[in-house]
Amino acid sequence: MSKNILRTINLYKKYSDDYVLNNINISIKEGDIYGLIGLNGAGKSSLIRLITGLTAPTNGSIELFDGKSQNLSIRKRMGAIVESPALIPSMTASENLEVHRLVKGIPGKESIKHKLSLVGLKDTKRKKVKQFSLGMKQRLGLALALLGDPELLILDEPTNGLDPVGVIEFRELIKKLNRERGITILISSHMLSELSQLANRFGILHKGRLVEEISIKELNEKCKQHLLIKVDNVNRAATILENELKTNEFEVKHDGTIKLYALLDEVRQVSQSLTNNGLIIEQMTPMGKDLESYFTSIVGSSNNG
Ligand SMILES: Nc1ncnc2c1ncn2[C@@H]1O[C@H](COP(=O)(O)OP(=O)(O)OP(=O)(O)O)[C@@H](O)[C@H]1O
Repeated sequence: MSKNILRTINLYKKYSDDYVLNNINISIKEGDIYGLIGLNGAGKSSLIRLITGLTAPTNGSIELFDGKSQNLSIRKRMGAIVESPALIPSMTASENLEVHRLVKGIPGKESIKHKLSLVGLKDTKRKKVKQFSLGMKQRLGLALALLGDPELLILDEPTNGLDPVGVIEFRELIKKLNRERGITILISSHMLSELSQLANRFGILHKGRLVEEISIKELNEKCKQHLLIKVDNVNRAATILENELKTNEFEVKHDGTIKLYALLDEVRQVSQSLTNNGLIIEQMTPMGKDLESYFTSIVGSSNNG
């Protein structure tokens, strides 16, 4: 079992009289790309600010790197882009990195070239940051966050404002950092569909509460199009699906229902075969959603909570 890189325990944050985070318990495992999803105002940035130590929790605690310590040295093992990265427009990419390195007291000037190359900015040479596109600025922000060789990288809505190509490039870069350098990543967004192409686990926040923590496998399972079938004899139905309808693309669930992933356009044929064989159909419902509708249904159903 992989170790926890980050765990929040009964975390609360209150501003004035309002709780913006309510009893948040999330866990991020080593090697995860963890997607934090929520509508505007859900509390994503507030949670990230607590994790990065920019603000303190009203209640609860945060465990980092499988330990309870929250001192400064442990936070050196994380890098973050929270809000827009603080870039100096009149300087080049490598000058920006050098200033940041000195301010943070990170040793090793030679690592700057390497970080620029890692984020695909090594050819920008004398070009000043004020001439950079938004995508290039985000890459430079990433290089800043990577300077201390973090084990955990935290990115708050990093693709905001990027064009579609920029979003894809940024996503590929994040995947590469995770895959090749083993960096664990926490990334927030208000779009589940966007993060679903990147993250392996998700925390869905709504109105300051964690409404669901789910893996990509579970998510795909929930969203996969299928026909939910309930009959009076499930074993017989399975035999009919195999022998008469010639499909084995179905699962018999513990609750006695069948999830049929094939023949979705042949509902009438399926029901006829089952009834012709004397079965009573109690339910036959098309199920499955695209990710964004799933997200809407989750946050919609907790709207009154
Ligand atoms: N410093 C603060 N003082 C008072 N209220 C705050 C403060 N920071 C955040 N909030 C409130 O906390 C709630 C959650 O905001 P937060 O920025 O964490 O959400 P978010 O999910 O990151 O949204 P967005 O995607 O719009 O940034 C909002 O109602 C916001 O007004």
